Amino acid sequence: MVSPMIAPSILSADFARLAAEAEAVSGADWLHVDVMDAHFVPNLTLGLPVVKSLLKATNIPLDCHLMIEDPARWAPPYAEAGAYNVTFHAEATDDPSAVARDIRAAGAKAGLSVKPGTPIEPYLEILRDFDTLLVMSVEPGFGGQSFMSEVLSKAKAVRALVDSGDLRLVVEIDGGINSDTIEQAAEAGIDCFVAGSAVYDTADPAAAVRDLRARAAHASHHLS
Ligand SMILES: O=C(CO)[C@H](O)[C@H](O)COP(=O)(O)O
Repeated sequence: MVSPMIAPSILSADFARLAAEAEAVSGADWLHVDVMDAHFVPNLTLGLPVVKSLLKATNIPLDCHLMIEDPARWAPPYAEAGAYNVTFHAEATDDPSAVARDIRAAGAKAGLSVKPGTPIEPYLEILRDFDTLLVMSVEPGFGGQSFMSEVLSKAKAVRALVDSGDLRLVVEIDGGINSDTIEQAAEAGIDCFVAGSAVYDTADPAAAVRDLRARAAHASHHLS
């Protein structure tokens, strides 16, 4: 396993101060950017122009999570712009591998995300086309929801494949991650933890990142 990575979600940040909010978590591994189109999910956030501005404002690799319809059309431009990781939803396309190919060809890592109710089994064969699997542990659309521990069985199944050497990818989780829930996610074999409210709804976001990473490392340590 890689050492635990923390990706603060700017969904919980102040959108009028994004450069400062990124700077506040400069010790984070990735900055998680939730792109929502008000169609795939019932919320609207930001798009490519804001991502391009963020790329100029921070050196933290951008982990763009596209909760949008038609990722075949909209995902590659995020890679071309310079996002580190471009993740889209399995439920939003009939051909996830083709979208992953285009993202990689445009220079980014490709991520596949699954909603809580989406089984992982139909996608196990194509995971080798991806660099990241993002397991949603809340219904996508809003921050501040409660962690759904039942999704951890998906993470465990994929972790087993990675540990057996059959697959090489980062297993990421998003939704309801905080100091109470991160340890059970780490024990399930998660590599990268997205946290929005647990980082930005605190007085000291940098300390929150350090605390979450330490808790995940402590729990992962018991696995090895
Ligand atoms: O993708 C998301 C919601 O769809 C967010 O990244 C996620 O909800 C983070 O917020 P929190 O950590 O507060 O649950």
